Amino acid sequence: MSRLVVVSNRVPVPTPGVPPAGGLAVALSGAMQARGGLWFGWSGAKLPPGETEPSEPQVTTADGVTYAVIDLSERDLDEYYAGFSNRMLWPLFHYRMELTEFTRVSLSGYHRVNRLFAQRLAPMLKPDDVIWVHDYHLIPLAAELRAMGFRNRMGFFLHIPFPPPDVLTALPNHADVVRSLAAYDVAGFQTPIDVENFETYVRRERVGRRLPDGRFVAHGRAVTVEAFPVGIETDAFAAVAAASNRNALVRRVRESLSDRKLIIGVDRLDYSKGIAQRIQAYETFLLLDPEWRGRCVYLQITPKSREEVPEYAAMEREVAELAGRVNGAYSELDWTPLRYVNRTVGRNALAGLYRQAAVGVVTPLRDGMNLVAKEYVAAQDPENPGALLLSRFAGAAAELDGALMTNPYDVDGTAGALARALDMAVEERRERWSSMFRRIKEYDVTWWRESFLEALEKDDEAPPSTGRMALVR
Ligand SMILES: O=P(O)(O)OC[C@H]1O[C@H](O[C@H]2O[C@H](CO)[C@@H](O)[C@H](O)[C@H]2O)[C@H](O)[C@@H](O)[C@@H]1O
Ligand SMILES: O=c1ccn([C@@H]2O[C@H](COP(=O)(O)OP(=O)(O)O)[C@@H](O)[C@H]2O)c(=O)[nH]1
Repeated sequence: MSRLVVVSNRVPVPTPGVPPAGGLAVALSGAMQARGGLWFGWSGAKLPPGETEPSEPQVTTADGVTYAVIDLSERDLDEYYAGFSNRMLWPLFHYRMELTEFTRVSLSGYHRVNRLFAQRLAPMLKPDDVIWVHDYHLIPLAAELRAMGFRNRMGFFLHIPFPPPDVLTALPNHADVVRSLAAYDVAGFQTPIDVENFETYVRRERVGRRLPDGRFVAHGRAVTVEAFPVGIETDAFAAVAAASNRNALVRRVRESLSDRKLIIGVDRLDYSKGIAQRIQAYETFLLLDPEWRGRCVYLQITPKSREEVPEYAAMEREVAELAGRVNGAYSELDWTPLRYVNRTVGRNALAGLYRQAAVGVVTPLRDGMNLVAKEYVAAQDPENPGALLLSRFAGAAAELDGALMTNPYDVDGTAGALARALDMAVEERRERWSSMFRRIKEYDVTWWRESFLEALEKDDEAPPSTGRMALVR
C-alpha cells in the first residue's frame, strides 16, 4: 500500500491534555491514526516578530503518524489565513457575499503560502505517495506540486460548502480556483448539493463537461468529483457517552440541573453557526412558552475562533450581548436560563453532556457538514434518546432525516420547533433516533476515509463509481 500524505492548514500534533477541536482536526486525527503516514501543515504557531523565512519542518512521530509542521510569519498569516482564506473564501463559500473582503495583497499571500507549503513538502515526498489535501486554504497546492513535476495521485476534500455559481462568480479569481481543482485526480465535497453546484458552474462557465464514466473533464484533466460526507467514530463515541457517568464534569453538570431539561449547543464562535439567531429563538420560546421557564436550561458551549478576523470579533460582542439580555430578562434568583461558555470542552465530557441533553440544537445558517449533529445522535441513550433540532442548511441535514428540521432564519419557527422537541414523546424520539443512528453507524469516519482513498487510489483507466452517497432528502 502506498504511503498516505495528508496536508491541511492546521495540524493538531498530539499534545497531552489538549483535545483537537474543529471538525477537520477531529475527523482526520482518527483517520490518520488508523492508516498512518505523514501529516504536513501549519503548526498553529507564529514565527517571532521580524522573522519572515519559515523554519524547516519540525518533525515528530506519534501512534504511527509522522507530523511535519512549519511556523508561519505574521504577514503570511494575515494575508493567507486571516485574509484570503477566512475573509474571502470562508464567507463566500458559506453564501455570505456581504461579509467578503477581496484584496490583491491577500490573494498574493494565499498563493505565496501555497507555494511555500509545496516547497517544504516536496523534499519529503516519495514517487508513489498518495497525497490528500484538505480544505479551502490549500486549493492551489496540487497545481503548485504539479508545476514542480510531481505526478503522484492527488486528492482534495472541501470541508465547507461549494456555493452555487451565482455566488462563486463573485470571487474575482473564480476561474483560477476551479482550474486549480482540476489539478487533482479526485475532488471530494460534503454533499450532493455541493457536487451539483460544481457541475452547474462547469456547465454555465463552459470550462468542462461530464464524461460518460462520471468524471469531469475540465482544463484538460479528468477529475472524479463526488460527495463523501464526513462522518464520526460512531461506535467509539457512543461507548464513551454510555460510560460518561464516570466523568466528574458531566456529573457536576447533571447535579447542577436538578431535574431541569438540558438543551445543548456546541459550536465554534463563528457567524456561520447561527448562534445569535438561535439565542433569539430561545428568547422567543421563553416568551411564548412560559411554562418552560425554570424547567429547562440551555447550555451553549462556544470556544472562540479566528479572533484576528474583524467579523468574528464583532460577532463575539453581539452574541455576548444577546446572552446577557436573555439572562437579564428571564433569570430568577435560583435559575439562569442560558449558560454561555467561551471555552473548549474535551470530547469525552462533551459526549456525556450530549447524552444528558433532551435537545441538541444545531442551527447553522450554512455548514459544510457539522459533526456536532452526528456526535449528538451517537451519544444518545437508545431507550430514551433526545431530539435533534437541525438546520436544513447544515450538510448533515442531507443524512439525518430523523431530526426536526428548521430554518434558522425563521426565529419564531425555530422557537416553535424547540418547544415541540422538548415535548416529544419517547416513542417518536426512539423512531427518529434509530434511523439517524443507523445512518451514522454505516457512514462513519472509516467509511469516509476508505471511500475517498479508494476513489483516489483507483487506476485512472477504470471508470469511477458514482452515487456513493444516497441522499435522504
Ligand atoms: O482551523 P480553524 O480556522 O480554527 O477552524 C476549524 C475548522 O473549521 C472548519 O471545519 C469544517 O470541517 C468540518 C469537518 O469536515 C465540517 O463538519 C464543518 O462543517 C466545516 O466547517 C474548517 O473547514 C476547517 O478547515 C477548520 O480547521
Ligand atoms: O468545546 C468544543 C467544541 C467543539 N469540539 C469539537 O469540534 C468539532 C466541531 O466540528 P463541526 O464539524 O461541528 O464544526 P467546525 O468547528 O469544524 O466548523 C466537533 O467534533 C466537536 O466535538 C470540541 O471538541 N470541544
